[in-house]
This record gives sequence, structure tokens and C-alpha cells, in this order.
Amino acid sequence: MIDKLVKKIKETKAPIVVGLDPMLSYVPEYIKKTAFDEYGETLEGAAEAIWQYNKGIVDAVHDLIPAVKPQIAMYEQFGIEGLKVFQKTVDYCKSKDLVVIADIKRGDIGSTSAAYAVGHLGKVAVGSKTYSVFGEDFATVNPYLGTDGIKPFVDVCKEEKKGIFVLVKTSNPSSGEFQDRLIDGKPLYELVGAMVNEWGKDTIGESGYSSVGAVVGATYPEMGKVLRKIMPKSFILVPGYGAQGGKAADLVHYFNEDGLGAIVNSSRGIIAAYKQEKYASFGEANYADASRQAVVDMIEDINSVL
Ligand SMILES: O=c1ccn([C@@H]2O[C@H](COP(=O)(O)O)[C@@H](O)[C@H]2O)c(=O)[nH]1
Repeated sequence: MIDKLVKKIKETKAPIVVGLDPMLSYVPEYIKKTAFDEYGETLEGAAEAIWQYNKGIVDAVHDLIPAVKPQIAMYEQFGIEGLKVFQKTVDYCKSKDLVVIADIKRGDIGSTSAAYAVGHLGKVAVGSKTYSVFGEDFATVNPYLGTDGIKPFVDVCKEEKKGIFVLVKTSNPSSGEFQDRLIDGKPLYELVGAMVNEWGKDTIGESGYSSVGAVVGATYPEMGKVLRKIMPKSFILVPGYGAQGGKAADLVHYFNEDGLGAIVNSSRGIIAAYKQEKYASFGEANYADASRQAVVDMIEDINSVL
């Protein structure tokens, strides 16, 4: 799957990923009204509203981008109805040939990680049959439990040609509380970065990149520069651009000299673009066109520094 991601980035000339993090407050009133008229102000109604909203955005941007990153929390908050929409969104994006990076941030003891890996990236066995369940292409993984928690994901990645992005240095303000702690003189994120390099070394694809990537926030560019060197074969998924303050100029060192090696995420900045002053003229009715323009602008912005 890493090779497909690289191929699609080259085809679209867009090292970006659109984060599908729908909140009801972003959904235009006319979409909510239709959904609530049919299902009432229920979890089902909310789920229908976010599905219609997502579909509008995916229809408007799919030809411009290589990948999407649905954030499972935004769906889980609506329970089973929300998870059904998560699944519908994954399936719809795949039908548009988009690479789907599921932001699920899982990781546990080995046996439990194996179940997460099977459910999201692999196939579950039921008697003599096997089923692909959520069927995403990549998943984000929390490394806090160590190799036991990561290895089942790597095994499934090898079997199914899927991929993971391991949290190395996250974009949030308090990420340093643990991640920057010095251990034998080195910050923890550097040690995790070295482990990412190790975990991925048997998974290098034809593109030269490994199936084990890393999450490094756009909000810590100096650390991104160091981590790029520690994990030369790992793709870096870069959240924090846009709504969290990360700027394109800060991201140049997240990329390798081949112009590849990183994919920059923006969620609110794209899906709720119509709420920003810059795109307000589109209006609520044309929210998806506003998202398309925000994608065009983001691609230009990121490419201007590469
Ligand atoms: O370090 C991290 C890891 C993950 N995220 C996720 O990315 C998006 C960012 O959304 P924006 O609206 O573009 O800020 C969201 O799903 C986070 O959970 C992150 O921000 N930082």
C-alpha cells in the first residue's frame, strides 16, 4: 500500500491528505434539516447528516488528492450509527480509488493489538470463512506498549500489503510532557523514531519506502528535521498544518531529497473551509466547492516550498 500511496502522490502532485473529521457543527443547516426530517434529532439523524456532508466533500475533492484520513473519534461519538458511517465513508473513498488512512491510534498488549490489526487492516476468520472488516489501507498506531503492541500490526501489514503510521512526535501542545523526556541523553521521540526505522526494515516496497511510517506534527519543525534523518525510509504523516498553526515553510525538512517522504494532513482547514473568512463567499450551500478551493490552495502552498 505504501507503493500505491507514493504512486498516487506522484500522479496528483499533491503530498497532502484530507482529514475527514466531521463535527455536526460543521454540517450545513440544509443537510441537517433533511437528515433530521427523516430520522429525527437522533444518533441516526446525526450519522446521516455527517454521511451526506462527507460524501459532498469527497465528491468535490477526490480527483485532486491521493488520500483521506477519517478520524474515528468523530464517528464513534455517535455510537454504532456513527461507526456505520465511518465504514460507509471508508468504502466510498476506496470506490474513488483514494488511499484511506484510518486515524484510530490503537495499540495494546500483543493479543489485543492483533485483534485491532485484523479488524482494521486484515481479515477476521469466522469458521471456514474470512472477512475483511473495516478494510482501511493504513492505521495510526500508538507505540507506548512497545514492540508487543506494534508487531501484530506489522505482521498484518506484511500479509495484506497494508501500512501503519506510528505516533512519534505528536502535534499537540503538551506532547513534550512524555515525548521530549531525555532517556540516556536522547529525547524519547528520537528513540521511538529509531524503533520505527527498525520495525519497518523488512517492509520496504518498490518505492523505497517502508510500510511502517511515523506521525510527526507540523508544529515541531526542528524535531521533524531530526526525525527525517533517523527514519529515512519511513513516510511521515504530518498533522498540525492549518488549524493548529503549522506552516508550509516549516515542513520542507520533513521531505526527502526526492521530494517524497511526507504527506501533510489538514482536516478542519479543508472540510470546514466555508466557515473561514477566506472562503466565506462560497456560502453554506457551496461548502464542498469551498473545500475544493482550500485543497487547491493547500497543494500550491505545500508545493511552493518543495
Ligand atoms: O499528532 C497528531 C496526531 C493526530 N492528529 C489528528 O490529525 C487531525 C488534525 O486535524 P486539524 O483539524 O487539521 O487540526 C485530527 O484528526 C487529529 O486527531 C493530530 O492533530 N496530531
